[in-house]
Amino acid sequence: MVVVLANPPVVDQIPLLRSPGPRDSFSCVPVVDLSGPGAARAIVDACERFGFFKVVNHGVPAATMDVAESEAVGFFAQAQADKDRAGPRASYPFGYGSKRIGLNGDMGWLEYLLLAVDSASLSDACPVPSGAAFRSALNEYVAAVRDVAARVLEAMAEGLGIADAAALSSMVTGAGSDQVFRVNHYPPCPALQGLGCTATATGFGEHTDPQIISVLRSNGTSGLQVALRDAAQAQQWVSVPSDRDAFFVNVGDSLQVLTNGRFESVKHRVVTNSLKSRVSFIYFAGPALEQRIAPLAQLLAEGEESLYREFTWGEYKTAAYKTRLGDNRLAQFQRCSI
Ligand SMILES: C=C1C[C@]23C[C@@]1(O)CC[C@H]2[C@@]12CC[C@H](O)[C@@](C)(C(=O)O1)[C@H]2[C@@H]3C(=O)O
Ligand SMILES: O=C(O)CCC(=O)C(=O)O
Ligand SMILES: [Fe+2]
Repeated sequence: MVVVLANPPVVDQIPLLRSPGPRDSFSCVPVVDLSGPGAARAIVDACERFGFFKVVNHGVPAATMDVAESEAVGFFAQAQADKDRAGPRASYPFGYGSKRIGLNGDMGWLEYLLLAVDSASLSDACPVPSGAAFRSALNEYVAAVRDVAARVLEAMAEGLGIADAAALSSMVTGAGSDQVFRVNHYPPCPALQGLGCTATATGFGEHTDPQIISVLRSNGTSGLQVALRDAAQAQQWVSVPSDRDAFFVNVGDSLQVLTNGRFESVKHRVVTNSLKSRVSFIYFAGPALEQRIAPLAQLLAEGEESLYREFTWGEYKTAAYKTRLGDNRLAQFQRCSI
């Protein structure tokens, strides 16, 4: 829902949104105790219902998250010219970015670091962040969150009744797996000041994540919203209450295909407000570029056919990165009969 305002220059290309009222809070977001006996079942249930859940009891020390967060706050507090020097180079797409998301004209009220991950740490080819303390804090965080992603996918495979417990997790931990890490900073939006506490601007526009799963952690500032479907399939945006001690997991497009639509990738977005900064870390767990993305045989009932034509993660990624953020990226891979 776009509210037309007197064209403030700083946000002239960033849509302003009506904020959802308090009744639109996703207060019953499914919570998975990752160390508990019911994790496998709870994950599958949450993925079937919402494509989204919160993970607690994950074993990642609070200090790992806190140190990474305070280093990130320090990075973004630098002078603009210093941050711009960390921007992407022509030959290398990763680094610092501000307001522009991707290459196809999407804008948001945020700044970010988009970083490549090799195995369990930031890729050596990734020149930013260059500060040793920040880099080592992020490396510690990435190793921990990668482990959480693998444990979530192992429990998911168990819950789905797949005999090979590593069928999903090995896709995102195996050689050549394609991991991306993103640090987002949503500063308070000055153009919203004086417009009332419900006024918000688009921080990160609505989209689904293309990978298998994404694992998100933020500071205590809310802003993440997910689209839920009611019984009549009508879409409703709800705010996810922030929880700096938990991780949130999104089902991505690739997992939708691997489960032949049993799980659907969750549409989500971030809105910013006029008062508080949001800092988030998102680990995008993808497979190797040559990995075939097709429904797992164990998940197909007898005679059930794939809803999608075959593709590799590399093909999907290339196609996805040509789309706008809000596009339905899977549509071009859906079989015509549906
Ligand atoms: C507009 C875009 C940004 C994005 C690449 C894309 O063309 C479409 C997918 C976008 C997305 C969403 C999830 C992740 O934040 C991301 C890193 C990804 O893998 O796909 C971003 C891409 C990006 O920021 O470059
Ligand atoms: O910053 C957030 O909380 C979520 C951002 C997001 O969805 C993304 O980077 O893909
Ligand atoms: Fe996302």
